[in-house]
Amino acid sequence: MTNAPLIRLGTRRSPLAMAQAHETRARLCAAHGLDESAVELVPVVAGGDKVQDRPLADVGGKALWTRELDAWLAEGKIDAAVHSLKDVETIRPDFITLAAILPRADRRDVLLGAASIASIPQGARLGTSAPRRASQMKNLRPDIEVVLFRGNVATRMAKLQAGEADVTLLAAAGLERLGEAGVGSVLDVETWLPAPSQGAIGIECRTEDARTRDLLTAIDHPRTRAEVLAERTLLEALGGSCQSPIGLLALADAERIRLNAALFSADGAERVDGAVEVAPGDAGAIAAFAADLLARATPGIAVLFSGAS
Ligand SMILES: NCc1[nH]cc(CCC(=O)O)c1CC(=O)O
Repeated sequence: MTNAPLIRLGTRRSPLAMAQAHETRARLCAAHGLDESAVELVPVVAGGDKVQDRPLADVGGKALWTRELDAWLAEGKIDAAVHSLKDVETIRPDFITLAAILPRADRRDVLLGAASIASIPQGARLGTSAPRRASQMKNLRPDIEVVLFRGNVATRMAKLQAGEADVTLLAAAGLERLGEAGVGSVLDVETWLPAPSQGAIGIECRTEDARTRDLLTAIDHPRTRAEVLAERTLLEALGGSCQSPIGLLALADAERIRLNAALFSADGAERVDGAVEVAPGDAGAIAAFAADLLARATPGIAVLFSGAS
């Protein structure tokens, strides 16, 4: 007779999502002294995976990456769901709790196809579908043309190889998790801001499911949680989403969290920068920082950020 698994972990099916699910399983097994068979991986097809030919911002409807996993959680088909937190909306249903955030991987972006932003040839084509990457590049290099690049990490690398663009940008964390660490040029956070939550894996469960929550609490990483929650609180206070042209970086030590932010207009011509230091959990200070950024926003930026509603 086989034993029922202790916990069923829902995940998307992409190679990156599966790698993140395997990392989660390994951490759960190590924390609780479990055999691999105690943690069952349950792959689910997410809505965003079905659309490959349009920018996600145009597909409409929110929760492109979370809807299916949320439904499976609600129906009890899985006990927990593993996500790239970068792709998860800041406002989540009450029945769901973000029970664990794993230690953050490299949060920086990697440039493929050129050694640095300065050395990209004049008028080159950047393949990306991320408004943050497109607008930040146009801000630094107005001569560069942006072409639509969708699909998973391997697809985008293949499109670059095939010459559909001259350069592309990918998350170092994703490349690392896929065994591709070392390709391209890592962009320093002083010159290039990553996305809110980039490099962080979050595991959600049903709020009422105390047993699963306890299992997950053991693999939570408090410093990553402090940084990621600060970034997500700021994103929410700005009325932004994972499709907003915003670069964000929180760095936490034991007492303080330093936040750097840059907001862009869609064409990259406008930019507002800000930095602040807050105490962990001080949502009021983050809201004040958001209000300051919005007060300084030029028209092309203001139109993209609605502020907290
Ligand atoms: N938008 C897709 C996505 N979501 C999370 C990652 C990478 C892993 C991470 O940031 O945690 C990626 C790929 C990329 O942006 O290159």
